[in-house]
Amino acid sequence: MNSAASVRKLTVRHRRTTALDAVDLAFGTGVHGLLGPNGAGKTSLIRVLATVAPPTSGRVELLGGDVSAPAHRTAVRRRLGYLPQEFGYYPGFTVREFVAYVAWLKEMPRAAASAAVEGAVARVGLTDRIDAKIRTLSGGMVRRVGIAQAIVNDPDLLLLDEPTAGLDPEQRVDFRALLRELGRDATVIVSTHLVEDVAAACTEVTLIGAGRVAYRGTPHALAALGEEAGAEDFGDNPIERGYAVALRRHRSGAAPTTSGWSVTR
Ligand SMILES: Nc1ncnc2c1ncn2[C@@H]1O[C@H](COP(=O)(O)OP(=O)(O)OP(=O)(O)O)[C@@H](O)[C@H]1O
Repeated sequence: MNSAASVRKLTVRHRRTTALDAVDLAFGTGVHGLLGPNGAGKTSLIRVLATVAPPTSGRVELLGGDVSAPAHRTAVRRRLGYLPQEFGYYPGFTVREFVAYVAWLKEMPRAAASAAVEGAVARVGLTDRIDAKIRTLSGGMVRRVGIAQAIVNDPDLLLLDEPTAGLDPEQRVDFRALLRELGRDATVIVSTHLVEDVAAACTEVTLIGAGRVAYRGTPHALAALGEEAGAEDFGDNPIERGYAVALRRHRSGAAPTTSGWSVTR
């Protein structure tokens, strides 16, 4: 299977902290949930995949080529979408102006851009606020503007760092439906702390623990792990319990648990 994104022996260090430690991973078409405790390395991975942070060492291949080559990196940036954990925007821009600005940064043809902007804003349910200044929107609406700018170019690789933070329950449900739709054709990687996001929208889960892959498998298989004997006290639902079991095994030094899917494809 061709992977839109793969990393081999990826190490990321921030001064003396090793955020990712020689990680091998590959992601193909579908929705991939990235789970892990605070500080596990999820954002560090997403930033490398978004080409905003260089790896300390290791190989990163995106959309068919090595991104250490500047020309390929530029080509990749036009075809990816990225919502950072802390998303910077211009509060004086309207929603339309801001999403159009990102379309321009991605060098989208001018003729296609204005319909793409309206389409992306409609997909996040903000059509009625498209000409409102971003500073007048609620926090959840601003998050939705962030999702709109990430999908305006119909990306082949979509990277979303905690996209559901700040969304109300109804918006989260709509957003998960959007994720499923996007994951039919694109490779979507979503970091989240909400196991409901994973259960409802993801085709595959990657659990990162202290800079390494602790688990890889389907949400169903992770839930099955949580049904095993002894896991009753670890969480409120099977996926939460599976998450706890996989992390404990990982911390005790076991090799990554995988079920059905291999760690590197
Ligand atoms: N700019 C930085 N300078 C120093 N250390 C950093 C920096 N960015 C991240 N780290 C450290 O690297 C490790 C991984 O952080 P990262 O943000 O990738 O984790 P995360 O899984 O995204 O966490 P969270 O769930 O809290 O967002 C942590 O120990 C963090 O403190």
